Amino acid sequence: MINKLIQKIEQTDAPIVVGLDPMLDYVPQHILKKAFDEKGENLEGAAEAIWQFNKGIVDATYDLIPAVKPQIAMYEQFGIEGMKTFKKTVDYCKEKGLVVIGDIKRGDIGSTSAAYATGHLGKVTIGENTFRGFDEDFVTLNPYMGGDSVLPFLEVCKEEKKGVFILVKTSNPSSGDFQDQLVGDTPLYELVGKKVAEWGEMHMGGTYSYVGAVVGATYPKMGKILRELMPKAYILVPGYGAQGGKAEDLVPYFNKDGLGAIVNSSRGIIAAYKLKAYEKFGSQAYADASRQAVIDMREDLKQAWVAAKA
Ligand SMILES: O=C(O)c1cc(=O)[nH]c(=O)n1[C@@H]1O[C@H](COP(=O)(O)O)[C@@H](O)[C@H]1O
Repeated sequence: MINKLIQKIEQTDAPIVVGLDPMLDYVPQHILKKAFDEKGENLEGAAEAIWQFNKGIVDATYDLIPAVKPQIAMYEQFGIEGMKTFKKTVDYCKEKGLVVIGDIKRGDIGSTSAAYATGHLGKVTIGENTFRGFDEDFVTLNPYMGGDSVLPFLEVCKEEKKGVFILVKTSNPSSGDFQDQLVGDTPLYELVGKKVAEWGEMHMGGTYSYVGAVVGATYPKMGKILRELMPKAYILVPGYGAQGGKAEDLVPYFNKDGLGAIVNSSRGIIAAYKLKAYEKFGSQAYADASRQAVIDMREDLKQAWVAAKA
């Protein structure tokens, strides 16, 4: 799957992930009204509204982008109905040829991680048959319970030719509370980065490993260090746009081959029509605003790369 991801990045010339993090506040009135009229103003109606909202965005952007990242909490808040929308979204994006990164941030004792890995990446055996649960292509992992919380995912990835992105240095303001603490002379995030590189060496998909890392766009100095520590890891970079990450800071997250990183934007794309720059689209054409935001993001990343190489 890492090779499919790279191929799609090259085809689209866009190292971009659209984060499908729908909040009801982002869903335009006309979609909300229809969903509530059909299903009621309840969990089912809300789940229907975010499904229709997502579908509009995917239809308007799928030809421009390699991948999407549905964030599971945004669906979980609507209970089982929300989880059905999560699954419908995963399946629909795959039908459209997109690589799907399930943002689940899991990690637990070995046996529990194995069950998560089965549910999100692998298959479960029931009687004589096997079934797939959510079936994303990649998932995000929180490695802070240690190696045995990660390895069950890597086993399933090997079998299924899928991949993971492991949190190394996160984009949020408090990420330094633990991740920047020194262990001896080395910050904890660097130790985790080295471990990701080590696991990655054992799980190569080609030039790049299918064990990737998450490094926030908001910490570019650390991004540069981590790029060097994990040369064969694909880096998923959240924090561009809404969290303040700038394209010019992201060049060092890429390798010299122009590959090695993929930048996520969620609110900046899916709720673009609410931003001043795209307000001319209006809420009826929210998906067109998202399309334009993807085009602008692609150009922004490209300009930053060209300027850095000049
Ligand atoms: O793993 C992630 O995707 C992630 C890691 C991180 O360090 N920071 C971070 O923002 N994220 C996710 O990336 C998305 C960022 O959303 P926006 O800030 O709206 O672009 C959300 O889905 C977050 O959960």
